[in-house]
Amino acid sequence: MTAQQITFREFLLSERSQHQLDKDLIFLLEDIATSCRIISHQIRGGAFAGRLGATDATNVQGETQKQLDVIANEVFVRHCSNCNRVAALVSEEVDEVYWLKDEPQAGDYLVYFDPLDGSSNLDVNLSVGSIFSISQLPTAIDATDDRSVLWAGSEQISAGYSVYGPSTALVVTTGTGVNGFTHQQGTGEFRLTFPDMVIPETTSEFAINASRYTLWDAPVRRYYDECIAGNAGPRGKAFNMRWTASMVAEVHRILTRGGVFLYPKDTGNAEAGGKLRLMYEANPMALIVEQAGGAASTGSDRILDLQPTSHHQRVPVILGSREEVAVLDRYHRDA
Ligand SMILES: O=P(O)(O)OC[C@H]1O[C@](O)(COP(=O)(O)O)[C@@H](O)[C@@H]1O
Ligand SMILES: [Mg+2]
Ligand SMILES: [Mg+2]
Repeated sequence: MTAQQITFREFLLSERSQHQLDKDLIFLLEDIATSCRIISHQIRGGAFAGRLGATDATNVQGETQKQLDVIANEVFVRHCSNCNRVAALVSEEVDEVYWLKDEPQAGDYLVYFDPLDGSSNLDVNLSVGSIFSISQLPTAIDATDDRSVLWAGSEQISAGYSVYGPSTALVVTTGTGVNGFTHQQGTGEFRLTFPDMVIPETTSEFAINASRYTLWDAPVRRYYDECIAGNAGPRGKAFNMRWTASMVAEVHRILTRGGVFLYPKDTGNAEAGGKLRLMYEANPMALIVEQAGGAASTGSDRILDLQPTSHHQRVPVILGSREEVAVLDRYHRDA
């Protein structure tokens, strides 16, 4: 075994000695890794073919839930409830906050998760993932009020995602860089295969759902038009475009080779505030991206500085290589 192939547990223990990682946070992260391992197994299991289709149920966003959305949510709830420092869980799939403690104290954790991201990809056998975020309470809070979980992304002490692609990867930050682990078939361990992930500052690859072009605001249209104008356009370079319809897969590509991802506010989603959810999609990805040297913005504000107003709040998201995020921020300022 090389130094780069240490297990997730060994990695967390070395983080504990180097950066005083709380032992309860280690237990919680291991429980989350177990959740991802189980969900990966269920997605890959032939026995689950036929269980991927839509259920009759709708979630709080008014979207039809996939059976695996429901299953993945149950897996996360069960495992995250193991840690006796977890005060509350906030899931994309559940309307209310799930309180585990009656009197949450300073030092307790709040865990936010999107148990299955990109779930429209399930039926066509493309990459999906899970996203999580952990905040630590600086003070006691009121468990009778769901607004008590509305902490800004800058309060996160850890965030990560698992992508269920050709292999299953787990990418995690505990606030000191970003490290990626690959699930080993057979032993079931996650081993450190992508240490110290860094997003290149410059890129010529962008990701956006271009079918929404007519709905976009002027700054986003300007950016897109200039990218596709290529070498002859004002940017003077040829851009490549990707769209996987799974934020986890987009962010994983950006962490691996750079790029910028946009899901802006447009006239189709403006009333809701955007498409992606702040607490369990935008915030965790923003922390990961910043920890890897990239940037994450709404076009006008740093995502991690946003003060949430509801736990299912949606926001515009622009994240990835710093140079492109800066260009988009400038176009929004100039508009
Ligand atoms: O359907 P669109 O417009 O391509 O949107 C895709 C986006 O929606 C999401 O699938 C939303 O996530 P959920 O599957 O958790 O609802 C993102 O992963 C992705 O970036
Ligand atoms: Mg999602
Ligand atoms: Mg989801």
